[in-house]
Amino acid sequence: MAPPQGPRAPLEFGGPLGAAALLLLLPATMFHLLLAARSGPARLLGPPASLPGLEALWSPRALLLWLAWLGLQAALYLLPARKVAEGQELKDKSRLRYPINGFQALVLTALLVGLGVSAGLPLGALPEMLLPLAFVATLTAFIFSLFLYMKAQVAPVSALAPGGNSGNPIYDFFLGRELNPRICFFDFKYFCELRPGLIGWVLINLALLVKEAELRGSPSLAMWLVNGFQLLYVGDALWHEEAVLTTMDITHDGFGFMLAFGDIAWVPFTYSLQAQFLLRHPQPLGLPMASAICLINAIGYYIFRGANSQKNTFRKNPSDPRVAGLETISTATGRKLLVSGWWGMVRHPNYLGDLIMALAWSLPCGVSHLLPYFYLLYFTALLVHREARDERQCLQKYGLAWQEYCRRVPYRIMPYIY
Ligand SMILES: NC(=O)C1=CN([C@@H]2O[C@H](COP(=O)(O)OP(=O)(O)OC[C@H]3O[C@@H](n4cnc5c(N)ncnc54)[C@H](OP(=O)(O)O)[C@@H]3O)[C@@H](O)[C@H]2O)C=CC1
Ligand SMILES: CC(C)=CCC[C@@H](C)[C@H]1CC=C2C3=C(CC[C@@]21C)[C@@]1(C)CC[C@H](O)C(C)(C)[C@@H]1CC3
Repeated sequence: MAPPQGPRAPLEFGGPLGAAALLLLLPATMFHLLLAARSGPARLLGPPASLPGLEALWSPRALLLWLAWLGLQAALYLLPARKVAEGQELKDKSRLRYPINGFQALVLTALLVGLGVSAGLPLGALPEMLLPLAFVATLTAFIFSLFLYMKAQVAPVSALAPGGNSGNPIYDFFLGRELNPRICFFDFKYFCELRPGLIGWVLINLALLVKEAELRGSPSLAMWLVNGFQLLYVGDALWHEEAVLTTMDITHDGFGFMLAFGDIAWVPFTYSLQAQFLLRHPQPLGLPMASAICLINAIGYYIFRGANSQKNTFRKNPSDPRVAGLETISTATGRKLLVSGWWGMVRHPNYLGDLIMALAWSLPCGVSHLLPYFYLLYFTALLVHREARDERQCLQKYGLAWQEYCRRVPYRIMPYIY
């Protein structure tokens, strides 16, 4: 079976060596952040105050809880959906079908957690279990990625991703070989991208808020803001679930360790870092500052949602009255590119909005520590790298039309800066 990517195709993420380094570095960074957030000095750089023994990492209770969580989210995924959407056209000209019931899963999870808490479920005990939970999530990601790697051995060539099939096992294990691994209607990548990790993230945030209320009588304003902003972000992602079908993760990247670990471990345990930090390092926050931070988040959200919705509306139906008046460039593929509206301001206005929101999530944590700004730093690096990958793919797809777009819209993410 010939690999769809020739041996001389450019490898991403520094090739096999880079992939091997990331296999170790990503989990190590996640545990470093978890330990730093609970330590007094809360240092982002430098070694953690103390290293945990295996007994702090391994807990059968955490394993059971984690498996129950995955099982619950899988069951909610399988419930009847209000809509079934079609994905992008695949190499063999077929389209996969996806249930649109993510927001329903969020609401049902909230109801179940509410019922559990009123029946005596100790939600405030969850923050103490973050370390063993992150450990089992990491183990699950490794085992699951191994399963995905094996499953791809028997997949038809047309089901393989454009990257992730170099022939080097470490590189392919990391990037992922199969584009849309499924068993019947259950799509593993689509499920993982939006359910256990994203909903788990807001549940961890909520548990940290509850724990803070137990410790100090009531949650702090900073904790409310972080919870509110991130709940808006997750609620928005699930409300606009269909839009994820056009992201590069679904249409281009294979499903391997990078996305499996990213979705189920990295997102819930590192994206909740600000709330973890606030639990152990309370920060005073006055109303004027809180209002300014809310304004920053609102501006970021406005740009993020406006840009994403404009592109999705345009891709679904270019004659939709909301986008029909926008200027476009025709490409040889028959698809057009927007050159006015949000997409005429910079080439990735949605990244700009996302980054502004990331800043608003860190500001409630004050400026005494660098740790709560980790997300902003990591996210800037991720989006700059992602933007470069997307540019390469668009240049390949659209050729001269893409060059014309770059000439007319010269800035990538930040007007006049980058
Ligand atoms: N919180 C997090 O950790 C992360 C969040 N994100 C967010 O996810 C969202 C999706 O990001 P991502 O999938 O990277 O990329 P985009 O949603 O920006 O999609 C890029 C694609 O859009 C199309 N496109 C580009 N320019 C134009 C144009 N001018 N007119 C019309 N179509 C255009 C091209 O695809 P085509 O032409 O084929 O349609 C291109 O490949 C973003 O808001 C991002 O911020 C992303 C990563 C991580
Ligand atoms: C460092 C590391 C482990 C990298 C893996 C990256 C993943 C964590 C991210 C890749 C793309 C993502 C997206 C979202 C979450 C993070 C990951 C999985 C996303 C679901 C967040 C909510 C947004 O509204 C979104 C749906 C647009 C977004 C899609 C991409």
